Amino acid sequence: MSATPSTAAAKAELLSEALPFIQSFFDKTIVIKYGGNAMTEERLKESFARDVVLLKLVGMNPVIVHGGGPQIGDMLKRIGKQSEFIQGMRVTDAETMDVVEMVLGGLVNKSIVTLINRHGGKAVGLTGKDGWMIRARRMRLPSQEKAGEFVDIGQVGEVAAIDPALVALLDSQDFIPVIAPIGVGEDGAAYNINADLVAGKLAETLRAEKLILMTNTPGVLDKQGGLLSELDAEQVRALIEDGTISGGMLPKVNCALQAVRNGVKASHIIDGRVEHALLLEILTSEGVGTLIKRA
Ligand SMILES: Nc1ncnc2c1ncn2[C@@H]1O[C@H](COP(=O)(O)OP(=O)(O)O)[C@@H](O)[C@H]1O
Ligand SMILES: CC(=O)N[C@@H](CCC(=O)OP(=O)(O)O)C(=O)O
Repeated sequence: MSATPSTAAAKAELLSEALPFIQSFFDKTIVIKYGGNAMTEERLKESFARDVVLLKLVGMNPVIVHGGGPQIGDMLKRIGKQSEFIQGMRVTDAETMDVVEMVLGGLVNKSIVTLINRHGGKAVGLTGKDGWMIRARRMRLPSQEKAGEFVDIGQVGEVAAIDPALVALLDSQDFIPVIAPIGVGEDGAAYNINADLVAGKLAETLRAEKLILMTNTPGVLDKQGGLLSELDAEQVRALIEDGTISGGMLPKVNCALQAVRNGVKASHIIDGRVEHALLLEILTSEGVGTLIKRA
C-alpha cells in the first residue's frame, strides 16, 4: 500500500531530521553493548540488526559487544548446573567457563552475525581470544562483608588491555565487528568477563563517540521506578550507596562512568525492548534512556 501524500511528507521530514546526526557521527565509532536480556524477541532482534546495518551504511562505525547472561543460564540449567551471581558477576568454575565459551563464542555470537548479515551487513564474529584482542586478568572482587578481603569468583576476568588493531582493520574494510566478552590470560586461559566491562574498555580504547548499553529496563530507575534521564558521578555514587542501583545495573553504571571519564563523549543506558531504540538514540533528538555524564 502506498503512503498518502501527508504521511509521505511526514516520513520525508523525519528522514531529513536525521541529517545533522548523520553528519556529526560520520566516520565516528559507536560501541554498542547488546545485552542478553535485550535479545529475547525475534521482532526486536530484527530491528536491532536493521539499525546496525543502517548506521554502518550512513558512514558510522558500529562495534557490537554482546552479552548472553540468560542464554548461559539456560544452558547451565539444561546440564543441571546451578549458577550464582555475586555483585552482578557470575561465579565461574572450569565447567561453567566451558559453557560460557560455547554459548557466547558460539551460539549467541553466530546468531547475531547471521542476523546482521541477513539484513545486508558484513558482520564478523570474534571473541577476545582472536588476535589476543582482549587480555584479561583474574578479577579481585572486594568483599562487601569484610573490609580488606576478596571473594573468589573463579575464572572471572577484568580487562587488562585491549588491542584495537583487529577492530580497526575490520572497520576499514566495511565489516561490522561482533565481539563476545571472553578474554585471554597470559597463559592462554579463557576468562569470563562481564560484557558491560568489555564494552566500556573497548569504547575507551577506540576513543568512541558513544557507548550505548542496551538492556531490559527503560534506563536507570529511581526507587519509585521512575526513569532518571541524566546522572553524574556523584548521583550514581549516592544511588549505589542507598541500594537503588544493584545487581546487573552496577557494572553498567560503573563502566559508563569510567568511559566518559576516559574520553568517550557520551554513555547511554537504553531500553533494548523498544523497537529501533538505536536509531532513536543516535539519529533523533529524542534521547532515550539514561545519559551518564562525567560531572
Ligand atoms: N536502579 C536500577 N534501575 C534499573 N535496573 C536496575 C536498577 N538496579 C538494578 N537493576 C537491574 O539491572 C538489570 C539490568 O542488568 P542485567 O540483567 O545484567 O541486564 P543485561 O543482560 O542487559 O546486561 C535490570 O533488569 C534490573 O533488574
Ligand atoms: C562475569 C560475568 O558475569 N559474565 C557474564 C558474561 C555475559 C554477560 O555479561 O551477559 P549480559 O550482558 O547479558 O548480562 C555472564 O557469565 O553472564
